[in-house]
Amino acid sequence: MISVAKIAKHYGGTTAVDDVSFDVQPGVVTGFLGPNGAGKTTTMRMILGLDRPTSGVATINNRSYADVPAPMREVGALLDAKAIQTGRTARDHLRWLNRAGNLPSGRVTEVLKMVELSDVADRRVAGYSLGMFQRLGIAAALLGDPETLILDEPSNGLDPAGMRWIRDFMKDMAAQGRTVFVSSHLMGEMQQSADQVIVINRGRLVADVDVEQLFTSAAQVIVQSPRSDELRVLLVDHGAKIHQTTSEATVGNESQGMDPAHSALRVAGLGAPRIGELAAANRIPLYELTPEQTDLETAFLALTEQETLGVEALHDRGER
Ligand SMILES: Nc1ncnc2c1ncn2[C@@H]1O[C@H](COP(=O)(O)OP(=O)(O)OP(=O)(O)O)[C@@H](O)[C@H]1O
Repeated sequence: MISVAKIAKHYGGTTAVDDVSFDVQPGVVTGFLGPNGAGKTTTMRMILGLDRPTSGVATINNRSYADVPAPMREVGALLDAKAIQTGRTARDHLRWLNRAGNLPSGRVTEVLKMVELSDVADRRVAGYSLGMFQRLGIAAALLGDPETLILDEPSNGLDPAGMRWIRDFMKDMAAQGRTVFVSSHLMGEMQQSADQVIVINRGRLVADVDVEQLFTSAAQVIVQSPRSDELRVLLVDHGAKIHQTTSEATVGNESQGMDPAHSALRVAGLGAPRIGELAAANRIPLYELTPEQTDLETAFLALTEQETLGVEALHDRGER
């Protein structure tokens, strides 16, 4: 488990990370989401002992990284995949790291196979694509067969096949009971890979949520009834939030004798079955009861009901 407690980092007048606390549990993929410059890399560097916090503490399995006796066996990290000597082959690069970590010699062949680089392992990495660099970085992180993986934007700049490979790889690692902590500025990517998501913006923690719960709590249901005013009162009494009435969903309702301005409700906080039961128990007819599909961004906005969190930047699918 990774624990971050009231951690902060100031660079002169710049506050990169501001009093952030969270835990990252084993067995699940935890996404670390935030727009560019939010403080993700700085937080990861502090966890890895590469930057000293201005205040607060970060630990991995209850020890600070500096106190971990065999770091490569406990923690594997990918920070900057391209920060390697490009004149070397992938195999030589991994052998060198393997020796530095005092790890068993057969491990290099094993990790090359795991990241599917065996066929190109004896080529100089200068000719590698970004995706190959990322895989090599992951191979290096895996050398010590660590319990904890910390990956900074491993999908950045990858094509869809490369992104899928990383996603499957992370899920696999988590299914083996490891702690997987991965940063991204792409909400869509996190939606597909993370079980838990920690959101940071301008150095501050914005949310720490279970992705499934987030979707459940943000799920909305479109409800149409000829007695929508009564239904609205009933649902609000039972804890629903009526986000807005939609006139566009009511096109054509005039012919059914409904007032188009008031007949459709967008209901949050109650599922479709419960809404149906309540309406039936109160003899209110329903003309529509449709659960809406939502994406992570919408769910997140519904949760926070704030729009000043830089989520537009998070939605940017472009490369940094
Ligand atoms: N060594 C440094 N010196 C001064 N400022 C820094 C340093 N490292 C980071 N910062 C600043 O701290 C803030 C957070 O940067 P950080 O790289 O942690 O963000 P990030 O979320 O990882 O963003 P990105 O996705 O762009 O890497 C930024 O304003 C950045 O300019």
